[in-house]
Amino acid sequence: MSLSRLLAGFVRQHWPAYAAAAAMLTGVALISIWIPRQIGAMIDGLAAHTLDAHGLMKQLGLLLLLGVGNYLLRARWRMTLYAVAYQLGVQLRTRFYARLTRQGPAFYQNQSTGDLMALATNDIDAIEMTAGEAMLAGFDGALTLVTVLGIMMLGVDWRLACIALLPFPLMGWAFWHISNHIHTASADSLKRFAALNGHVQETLSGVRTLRALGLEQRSAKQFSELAAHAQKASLSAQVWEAAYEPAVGLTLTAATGLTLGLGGYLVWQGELTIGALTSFSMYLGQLIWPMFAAGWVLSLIERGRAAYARLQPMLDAPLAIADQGKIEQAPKGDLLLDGVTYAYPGQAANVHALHDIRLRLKPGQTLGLVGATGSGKSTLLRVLLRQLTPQRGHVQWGSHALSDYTLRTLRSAISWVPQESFLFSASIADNIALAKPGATRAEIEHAAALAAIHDDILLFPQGYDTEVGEKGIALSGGQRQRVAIARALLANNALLLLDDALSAVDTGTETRILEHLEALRVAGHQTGADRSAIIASHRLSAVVHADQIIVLRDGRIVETGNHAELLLLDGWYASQWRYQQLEASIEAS
Ligand SMILES: Nc1ncnc2c1ncn2[C@@H]1O[C@H](COP(=O)(O)OP(=O)(O)OP(=O)(O)O)[C@@H](O)[C@H]1O
Repeated sequence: MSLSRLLAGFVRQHWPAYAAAAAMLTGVALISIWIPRQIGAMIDGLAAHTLDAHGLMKQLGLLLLLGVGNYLLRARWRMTLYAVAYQLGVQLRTRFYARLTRQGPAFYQNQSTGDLMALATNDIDAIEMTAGEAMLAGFDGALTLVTVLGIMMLGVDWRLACIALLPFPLMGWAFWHISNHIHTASADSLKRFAALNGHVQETLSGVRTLRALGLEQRSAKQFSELAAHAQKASLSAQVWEAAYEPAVGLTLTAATGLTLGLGGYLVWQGELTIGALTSFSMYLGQLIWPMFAAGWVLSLIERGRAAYARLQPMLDAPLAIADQGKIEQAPKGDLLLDGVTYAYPGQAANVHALHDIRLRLKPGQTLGLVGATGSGKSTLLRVLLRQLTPQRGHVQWGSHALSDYTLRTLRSAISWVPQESFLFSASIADNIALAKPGATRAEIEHAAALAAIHDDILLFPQGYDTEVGEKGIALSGGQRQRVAIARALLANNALLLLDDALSAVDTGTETRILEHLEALRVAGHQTGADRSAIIASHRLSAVVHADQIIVLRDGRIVETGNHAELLLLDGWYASQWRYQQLEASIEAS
């Protein structure tokens, strides 16, 4: 969809406001053409001694009234138009945000956060201005142009009007040329601003690493380079915008010269009064605004078009994960992976993050997922979350394929604790309750106790009400992980996925959490609500009690069994187990 179609649709949707604004503008235009006529008639009346002092006062009073009316209508129609234009910004931002929240990791892998933030702010501002500022100036300018030209032609002298219009085609050519340059410069300027935004976002996210590595100066230098590029790009757009003014000035000077020449001759010949020539000159002066408006509108439109050309692909980008499933009942039954194969975009043809994965997890069972770094553990969990769609193979939960469930159903059946747990700028209690809006404080505290974080929370300044995240206190990695686990346990979903989520807690705490998980599993089984878990971990102690453990290497299952069986197998698992036991005993001594 082009920007013009977007605007046309928006205007149709909000036509009452636009119609009201147009009606007020018409009033403004009528008053504006009335005033010079009135002044011209007054001059002629004074010159012919037909206007006495009383009549003059009356005419001046009328002029004052018209001026005030003009001001009020102008203010009101601006407000009406801006109020409606801001709604376009809200609509676009809401659409953009909704799209972003539905996109999957594959989409974000190709986008920079800074660029997306710039689109949501700067670019949408530019588009919003086309629905407000540009419409305002466009309407106003066009109406003024038509009425002024009409009155010049029909109300004063058509010969003067024709001669005055002679330089205008040249101005049209200059405008076309300038607006092309403004489009290119605006596109560049928006891109540069996005790059600057991206740098700030990345620097702020990694400010500690930056400081630790002593890279502040290098980062500041990069920032000032990007800022200089952004400044240069927006200056270039401004320079081209400034070129409208001389074009308007030259055109009007030429038009005034031509009309004064012909007008003087006509007055000399007695075919035109001085009052009429004065009115004509005033009308010519009134053309300054439509000319400037045209330049202003063109530059706003070009900026809006450049911004929409950046935004539209994001709005129309296909969802990385198709949500075409229909089933809304919670999945029940075995989770089955049959020949699941997945390669990330850009991976070499013979390299797979997952290759021919086959496994079955019964309700209530726990599966351990181990393997060296990069072996595919997280990828497997992301396939189950439907963040990634396998290129080959089949995933089934209960009697349906995973893709037959709606994403909402699936995600509300799974609790996932990722490797890097994220806390929002809110209290600890609110962060835990995210998984279950409306959870009572007792439920939150119970979940925190299961995640072995309750006692830590009580030590914080305001306990559960302590603010965390960007605006609050910083939690240690282990504390963050446990808050995230509490969040997942509060949801109490059928399947719990822990992606190395105990890596930052000590082994004692890890054991306590695992015992709690086991107790939950037993309690779930007794009440007929079986809870399964998949625990991906580097530390084998996290999966010792799992019903089934699989060892991944380069995306393939290379060993499978329970802890005892894998020790007997004497493969990677057994040697890793011995190594980690030795390491633990050295640490303990
Ligand atoms: N977004 C991605 N794009 C391209 N390749 C990726 C991406 N994410 C992971 N990979 C690759 O896929 C393979 C499996 O990665 P994965 O994160 O699943 O491993 P892992 O076993 O969870 O590793 P770790 O234990 O270090 O977290 C690795 O070779 C990794 O480099």
